[in-house]
Parts: sequence; C-alpha cells; structure tokens
Amino acid sequence: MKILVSYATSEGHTRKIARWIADRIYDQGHSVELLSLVDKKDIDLGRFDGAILASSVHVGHYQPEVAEFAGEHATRLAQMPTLFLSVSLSAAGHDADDWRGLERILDDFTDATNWTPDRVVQVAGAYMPSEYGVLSRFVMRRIIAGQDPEADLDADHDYTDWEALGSELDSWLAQAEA
Ligand SMILES: Cc1cc2nc3c(=O)[nH]c(=O)nc-3n(C[C@H](O)[C@H](O)[C@H](O)COP(=O)(O)O)c2cc1C
Repeated sequence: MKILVSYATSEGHTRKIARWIADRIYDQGHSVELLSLVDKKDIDLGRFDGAILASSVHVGHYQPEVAEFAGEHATRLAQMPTLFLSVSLSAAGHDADDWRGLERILDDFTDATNWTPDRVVQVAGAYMPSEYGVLSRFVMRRIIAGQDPEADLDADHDYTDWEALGSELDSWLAQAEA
C-alpha cells in the first residue's frame, strides 16, 4: 500500500511522531510519503491507499493547517482508510474533564471539516520547556505541575507511549489492507 502521513506541529513533537510512524509503515514493506501540512500544495490523494493525519492540540484546538486540509479533502478522505492522531498533554493524564475536553475538541473538528476519521487515537504528547516562549512556559509549568507532581519542570519530557502507538498503527494498517 501507499500511505500518506501528514502532520502539523508547533514544538515539533507531532513531527517526531509522524516520522516514527512513517518509518514503521516503510519497515512493514509499504511505501509512504511524509507531508508537513504547512507545505501541502497540490497533493493528489488519489495516489494513496490510506491517509494518516496527525495534529497537536493547542489552546483547545487542532492545528489550523490540519483542519484546513481535512475540510478541503473531506470527500476524498471519506473514501479511503484514514487514521487521525490527536496529540495532547490531556491524553497523558487521567482527568475526566480533560478527556471530555478532548472529545469536544474532536467533535468541533469533525463538525468544522465534515470529515469523520475511520479511527482516532488520542496520543500523549510532550512537555517541552526548551521550545516554549515566556508565556507558554509559565502556563505549561502550572499544567504539568498539577498533572505530574514528580515532573522536573525545567526538563523536556516525552509522555508518548510508543509501544501502544505502534500497536494502534499496526491494527489500522491490517484493517486498511484487508
Ligand atoms: C501553548 C500551548 C497550548 C497547549 N494547549 C493544550 C490544550 O489545550 N490541551 C492539551 O491537552 N494540551 C495542550 N498543549 C500540550 C500540547 O498538545 C503538547 O505539548 C503536544 O505534545 C504538542 O505537540 P507539538 O510539539 O507537535 O505541537 C499545549 C501546549 C502549548 C505549548
């Protein structure tokens, strides 16, 4: 199969996830194209047998480039196997309100784009103080201190469960191939 892995990111963690996913797809004998949705010019989805879209959550919304891309290609995306990776720090915790927030963010996204992915995986993202400006650093320190009392607030920390992500991907690929 030929799979598109598209993504948008602010601090780079979703790019790391998209690259990792692309390598794993390639290692399983498929062909893969990695696309930053900032450079999405003239992509023809007809070239692909399946599409993965990955976006981080920032201030209660997915990256605008992802919503724009999904909205523009909603009809074609609905005709092919699709996987949406929602990357956030809410998914790193167990707070019921935070998880309800993720559901609402996803509902807003599907309403706005008219695209409902075949499968959605909520992926725990990363805390990256080395990449934040002054305001984000202040806000994110408070959020992480509440969510992970053991965390070193000055150090970057990757909360992604890579093994679980790999299993979700493999399961989606098997279904897409069937
Ligand atoms: C300014 C800012 C706002 C954020 N807003 C949210 C949010 O509303 N909900 C959430 O769960 N995570 C939020 N996060 C956490 C990011 O989703 C998480 O750090 C993710 O790994 C970022 O991925 P990226 O580097 O690909 O952008 C926010 C992070 C920053 C820096």
